[in-house]
Amino acid sequence: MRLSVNNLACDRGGRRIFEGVSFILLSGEALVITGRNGAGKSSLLEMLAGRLHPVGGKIIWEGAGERSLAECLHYVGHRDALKSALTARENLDFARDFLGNPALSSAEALEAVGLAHAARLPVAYLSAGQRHRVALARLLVAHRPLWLLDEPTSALDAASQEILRGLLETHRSAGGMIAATTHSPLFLSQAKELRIERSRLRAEGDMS
Ligand SMILES: Nc1ncnc2c1ncn2[C@@H]1O[C@H](COP(=O)(O)OP(=O)(O)OP(=O)(O)O)[C@@H](O)[C@H]1O
Repeated sequence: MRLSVNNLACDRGGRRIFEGVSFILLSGEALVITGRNGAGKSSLLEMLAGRLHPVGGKIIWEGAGERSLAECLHYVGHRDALKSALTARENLDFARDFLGNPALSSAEALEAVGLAHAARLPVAYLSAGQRHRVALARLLVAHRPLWLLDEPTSALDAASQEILRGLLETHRSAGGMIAATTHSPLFLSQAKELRIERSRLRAEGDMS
């Protein structure tokens, strides 16, 4: 599979946020998107997720047969999109049914993010980091090749960051693709980096 982004431009609130963003992401690759606050990192992910329309440029998705880009991605944004009144497990059961292509069971996914003990608690009772881990567990209940992650380490302690890193590397080694925004190193092996600067963009080499 191949995601090609050519010369993308983004306007928000009538202002040009970025332009000239280009990169290619292949199966097994990770792209780390960096840049200062307000540079447009989340906006770029929202465009890839189909939530925001580019004002210029193209997003081309190839190699997935009949499946559209939207059908092939998971998006985990700043809002965790969890239902507070439901338990962690119920939230994952819902996602698993809704997304199709089932992968791990909800119980297995919660165990993978170290939250087996919290499966029966309403999400409203969980800490910020625990909620975020439930949101990340959604990645594991349905097979989708492209993971779009907006600051995936936010609110995670060191042990949870290490668990996340393992999940990301496992996904890549199975041919999955990752595009993640971050303000702190993700320590992914041989990741590509895209640094967004307002209307001035610099693509750098590999980052480890
Ligand atoms: N709904 C909106 N309407 C108008 N402007 C917006 C909207 N959402 C975001 N913006 C603006 O777009 C710019 C880019 O925001 P974005 O959230 O993409 O930046 P970011 O690089 O992810 O920032 P951060 O590092 O702080 O998360 C900011 O100047 C922001 O104020």
